[in-house]
Amino acid sequence: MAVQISPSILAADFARLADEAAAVPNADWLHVDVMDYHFVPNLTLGLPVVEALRKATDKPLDCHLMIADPDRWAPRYAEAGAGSVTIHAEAAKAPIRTLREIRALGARAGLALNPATPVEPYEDLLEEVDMLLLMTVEPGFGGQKFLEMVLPKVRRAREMVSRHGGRVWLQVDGGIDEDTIGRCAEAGADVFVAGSAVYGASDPVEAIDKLRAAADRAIS
Ligand SMILES: O=C(CO)[C@@H](O)[C@H](O)COP(=O)(O)O
Ligand SMILES: [Fe+2]
Repeated sequence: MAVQISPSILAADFARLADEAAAVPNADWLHVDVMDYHFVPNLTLGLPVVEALRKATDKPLDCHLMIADPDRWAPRYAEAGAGSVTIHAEAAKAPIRTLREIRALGARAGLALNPATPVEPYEDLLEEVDMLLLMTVEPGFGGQKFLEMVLPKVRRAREMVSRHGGRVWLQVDGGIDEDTIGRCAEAGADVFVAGSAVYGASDPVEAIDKLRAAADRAIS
């Protein structure tokens, strides 16, 4: 599958979100990090902001829910118009039901794993998901250093996904820049979240082009 870039608005100016969304016309998605002070020690934004963003941009929203009760809230993000809703395996108590609800509401269903969570126990859930998100930092904050230790897991996840027909997208999130994106692409990731590397750059459009080119180079 072609490389996809999903800039994280966590690194954008929250007072100017509509402008920040418009600043990345060459992005495939807009990554929206929802944090609730419980699952992670940070608080960002929730449903009202996602609803407002939905009206402010045509870019599909890739909502990454770092919240304690995704079973309750994930379907609401799909109803709010998110194109993709990702729940954390560590937080969901009924992941199969929740993933099915997300899909039934017309969104892509994602399952996220923290760096220390093994991927193998989730092989049986692959039928229920459209995207696996492997965190390459501990969730909660932007601007952290990429965890190299996750790369072997990305490789194992790619093998798993291939065994199941290759339909499931493999996303990496955290510390993705022009250097680390190539290693992730080579290991098998195909959807790349980048916050600081895009919104911290003086030219976000150029930054996305460079990230995409680096990923393409690594797999060509
Ligand atoms: O989910 C998260 C953090 O928990 C990410 O989406 C970050 O927003 C990525 O930021 P960078 O590491 O690219 O700065
Ligand atoms: Fe994220």
